[in-house]
Amino acid sequence: MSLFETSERIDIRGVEVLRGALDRLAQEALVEDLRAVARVAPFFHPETRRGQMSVRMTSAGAVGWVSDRKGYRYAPRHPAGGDWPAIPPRLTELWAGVLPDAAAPDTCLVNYYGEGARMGLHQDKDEADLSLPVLSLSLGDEALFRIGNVERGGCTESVWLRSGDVAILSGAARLVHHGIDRIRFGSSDLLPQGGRINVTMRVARSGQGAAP
Ligand SMILES: O=C(O)CCC(=O)C(=O)O
Ligand SMILES: [Fe+2]
Repeated sequence: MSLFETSERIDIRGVEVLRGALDRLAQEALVEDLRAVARVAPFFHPETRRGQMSVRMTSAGAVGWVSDRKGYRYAPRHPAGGDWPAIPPRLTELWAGVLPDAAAPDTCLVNYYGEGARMGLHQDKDEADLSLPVLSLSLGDEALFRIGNVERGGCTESVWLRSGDVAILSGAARLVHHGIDRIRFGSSDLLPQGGRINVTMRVARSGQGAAP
């Protein structure tokens, strides 16, 4: 798989976007890998204290992100029971290619955005060591990604993420607020039914990222 077709690196408020990091063949291969993940660990609509999220989610890895009325957390099992499948090797290769110095990820969250789905501004802070990076990959329809600040409020900037783009939240930008305002449903033909898949890999548990 050719990982670095990257034509452009864009920095938005410290978040690095690698435009076109994955070519079409690599994207198609990953969609197949993610279908296999979803066969073992089906997508579910997470509940939050504020109601149901519009995004559907599943995970791969030793732990997966779950949310219900008790709150958010990383859990060793799918909400319907069963272990999460392993992170597909092509995804761990992507991580190692982009972040050669980082410890291997132990979780891979897969978000599916159908028509009208969005994700409100939030910080990724459920991981034990918040100094370790988050790698996010976009597949399918374009999405309007909004990036704010570490503190709540203040100005924000937005960028359209396209299929094959990778975004990295690391360093001073690890804890910036971010979200997806909307997708352009039907803008990509990668997923036959349309929509967008976002994959985020992280090191969730403590000790995983400790220096040797
Ligand atoms: O869909 C995206 O690009 C962002 C996803 C995200 O922020 C998350 O899963 O924490
Ligand atoms: Fe996030």
